[in-house]
Amino acid sequence: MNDSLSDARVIGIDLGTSGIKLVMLSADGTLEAEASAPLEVSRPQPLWSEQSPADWWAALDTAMRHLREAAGGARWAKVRGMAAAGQMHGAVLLDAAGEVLRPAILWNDGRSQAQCEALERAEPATRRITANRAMAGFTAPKLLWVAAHEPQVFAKTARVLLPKDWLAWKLTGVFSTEMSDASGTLWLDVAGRRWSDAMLKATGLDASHMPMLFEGPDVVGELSPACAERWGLPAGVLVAAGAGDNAAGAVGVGVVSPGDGFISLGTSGVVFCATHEARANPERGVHTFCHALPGTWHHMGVLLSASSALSWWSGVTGLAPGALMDELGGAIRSTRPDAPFFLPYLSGERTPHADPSATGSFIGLTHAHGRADMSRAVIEGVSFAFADALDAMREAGSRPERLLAIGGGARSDTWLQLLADVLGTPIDKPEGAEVGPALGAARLALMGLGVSRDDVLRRPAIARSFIPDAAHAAGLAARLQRFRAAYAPLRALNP
Ligand SMILES: Nc1ncnc2c1ncn2[C@@H]1O[C@H](COP(=O)(O)OP(=O)(O)O)[C@@H](O)[C@H]1O
Ligand SMILES: O=C(CO)[C@@H](O)[C@H](O)COP(=O)(O)O
Repeated sequence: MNDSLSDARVIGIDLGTSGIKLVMLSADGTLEAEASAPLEVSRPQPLWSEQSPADWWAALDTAMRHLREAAGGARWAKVRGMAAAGQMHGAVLLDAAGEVLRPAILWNDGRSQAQCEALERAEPATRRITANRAMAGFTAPKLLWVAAHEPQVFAKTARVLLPKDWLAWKLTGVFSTEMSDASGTLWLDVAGRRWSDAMLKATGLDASHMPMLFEGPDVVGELSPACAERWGLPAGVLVAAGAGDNAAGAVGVGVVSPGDGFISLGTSGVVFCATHEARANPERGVHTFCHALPGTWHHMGVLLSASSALSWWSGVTGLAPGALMDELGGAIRSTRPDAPFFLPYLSGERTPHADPSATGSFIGLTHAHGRADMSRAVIEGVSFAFADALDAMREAGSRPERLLAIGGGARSDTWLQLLADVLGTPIDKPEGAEVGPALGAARLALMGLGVSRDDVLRRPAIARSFIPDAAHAAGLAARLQRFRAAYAPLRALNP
């Protein structure tokens, strides 16, 4: 590392769904400060999920002030770089003057199923070009929905940005994105790592609506003087392109070589495996996306409600997620034959069902069951949904031998052991499990400053490993078959 870099600091931003998280790293990758600010999701109509970009900016502003306090003046003065990770797929529509035209439509918004079908009809090569099937959370169908239902907004749309790229534009004045997040738009030729004119045309757009494409560590611009002054940062801070939150989470825990994998227990649930090529399995809803580093790709299975199912149950019961898990304790492993089931499709599902209208259900309740049985069902149901997602990924050729666990749900050792038993895969809980994507963004910023990839991409220290327990796994495998059988008949009851 050259001398001028050795005392530099970088800031990593993670624009999550439930909040914005920031970290500061030293040039040797040490985590020196953290800060966060919460965010709310608005669900004004069934299937809708929206946030206001102005709220993201206000949360970033609050969190930057907290990070400055946590870091201290001497370190703050040495900030040389930053980068953002963020919730993927969201559509931020801007007019020609750069004004936001409507609330951002988020990754877990299910309104555009009809437009997914229309998109694949309009461009029959969609799955070949994009390596993915059209799913309602992705960006392109959202634009078709806007064209059909808000034509005046569509007509004024001059640019479409992804959530973290809107923040980057506010930070630098540059319209940019990078390969990992762009993969979730359905406008990217994922194998070729370039915009697809055919996919843009099928959505009524062209290349002028798209930001410039970068690789994750590339520098896209400098922090604007106005932002530097507002937060008391030095002039000339370089802003790197960053990554979608999952690719960034992978960089944060060093999951970059083919076969490396992680499981993310955030609002959404993700099983992620790095690959050396864009090998697709779109039929079962496997996401085949570019990774944040040039020449690499990854597979993902995505659950729309993972820890958010626990948060929902926490709201219903009035007990915090941690308290619910404590109440369960060891009971999570004693599978009663009459234990109820839970289908966790509270906001539809992507992998493997690709069904935004799927709903959640408790099944098999009797007078014998109480809160703890239902909490257990929620956690088990989300874990079974992870098993379905991993199965679809294995079909696509991704068979991770171990999984690192990240995201808010990874706070619970009880849940991680259950997941190891259900998936039949050892799970490693890294130190600092909760800062994955922000840490990954900060690492990309370090690479943007010129720190070598090998110096940056270290694997984390493991706080604890969870090894599958064969005796428990056998009972769970039988329950998983019954869980799988429940989706189709219950789906038939929905309008
Ligand atoms: N002790 C705990 N055990 C299990 N899950 C928890 C615990 N504390 C918080 N959570 C879950 O963590 C989730 C937030 O995770 P996070 O990774 O921050 O989400 P996101 O990045 O999507 O905003 C919440 O949905 C909550 O249910
Ligand atoms: O839609 C996806 C990935 O395809 C989600 O993973 C979002 O990127 C949201 O992430 P979190 O807010 O749960 O971290």
